[in-house]
Amino acid sequence: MSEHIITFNAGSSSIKFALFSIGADGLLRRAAAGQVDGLGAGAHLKAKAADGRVLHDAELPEGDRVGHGDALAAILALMQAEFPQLRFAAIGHRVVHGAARLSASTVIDDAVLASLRTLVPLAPLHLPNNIVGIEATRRAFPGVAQVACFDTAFHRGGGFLSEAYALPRDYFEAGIRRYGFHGLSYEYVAGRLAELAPREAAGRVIVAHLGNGASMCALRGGRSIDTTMGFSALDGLPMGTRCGAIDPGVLLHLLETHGYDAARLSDLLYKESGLKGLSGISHDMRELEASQDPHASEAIAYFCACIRREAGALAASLGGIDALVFTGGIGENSARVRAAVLGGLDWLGIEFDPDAQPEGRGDRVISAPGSPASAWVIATDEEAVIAHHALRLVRAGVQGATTASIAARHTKASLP
Ligand SMILES: Nc1ncnc2c1ncn2[C@@H]1O[C@H](COP(=O)(O)OP(=O)(O)O)[C@@H](O)[C@H]1O
Ligand SMILES: CC(=O)OP(=O)(O)O
Ligand SMILES: [Mg+2]
Repeated sequence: MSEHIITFNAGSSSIKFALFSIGADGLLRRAAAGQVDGLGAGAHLKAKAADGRVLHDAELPEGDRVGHGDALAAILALMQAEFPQLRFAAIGHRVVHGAARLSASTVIDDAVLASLRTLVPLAPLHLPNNIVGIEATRRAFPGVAQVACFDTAFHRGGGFLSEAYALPRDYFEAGIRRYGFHGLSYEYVAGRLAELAPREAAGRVIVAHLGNGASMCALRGGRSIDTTMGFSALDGLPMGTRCGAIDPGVLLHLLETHGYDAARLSDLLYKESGLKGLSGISHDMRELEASQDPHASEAIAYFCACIRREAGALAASLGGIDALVFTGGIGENSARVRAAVLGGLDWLGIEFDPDAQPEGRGDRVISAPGSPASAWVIATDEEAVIAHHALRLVRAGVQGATTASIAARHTKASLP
């Protein structure tokens, strides 16, 4: 009987999942995938088998009251009903923040879970949902290895110059560092580009992960050397509801002269800003593209200008670029955003003809033939990366060793 790995990727209002079977050859094959979205406001479960058969496409009972734990239970129940032979080798979770102490994928034990709880203030939109998911699957499958795969891990190892803020050095020792996010997506894209364009992938590449959360990463030889997000998933590009880079003087001003407290500031920065705040209409790119309101087009133009500016900064970090890749829900689907970004990047050597932008889906090159630097669309697959890490860890049986090394890496210093 074959074993399976299921992966969960919990966002602020959705959970994406994928079920993989482990073949006799040891390779992972996707058996099903889907998502619950609209959590908190009419949760809807969609799932498809790998052959395209729709397994479910309906609102969950009492949809308004469905939280992340309930959604996860509904996904597991559906998978168990559809695949009665289900036997899990591991359950993999995307965990958005691992900070300094959790710097590689790991099997989750009580110590790891306790560490994650201390990190909640660093990623308030994501980590509480990640933890609820882990707790729910631990209860449902007590004997099965649970694996955490961190968004931050891919960016680790750059050293002081790439990770420090220009604060007194004690703050770095206490973990106030640039961590970077969307690492599972960048890891997937780096591997996929190496299959599609090995010469470029071995060189200087910028990846723009443009989803509800958005960031960009500079890769040299497939490794992250710079990225737009930092300590939290707020920095860099504006996003669906997050502000992106902002002068910290604005925050001091709001605290000191407008009576804001931390909770009000957090709501402003995480939930009321970005495309939603700029447009006053929606956080969702599809709705903004469909709108005739000038504030919608202004929000899109602002987003694209920020992407162009960050592309220039990352190209400077790399000393030029060989390829630029778009991924994430917006990057993969919005020809308008891609055209607005690439239309202003010819100086980087990307020759782009918006009229010739190939239609359709699938991973593809979108720059002109012979362009000195190429541009690509690659559909990201964080689930495949999670499943790969989970399988690697359970096969290696490294639970004890990984936990011990995490404990040894605990940052010891506290803030001055
Ligand atoms: N066809 C499309 N055209 C433009 N934007 C799209 C399209 N499909 C999805 N998007 C946008 O992608 C974003 C969601 O991206 P996604 O990567 O799924 O987000 P996340 O994983 O961070 O929740 C939304 O802004 C959505 O409007
Ligand atoms: C880190 C982050 O922003 O994640 P997401 O894009 O899933 O919101
Ligand atoms: Mg995402």
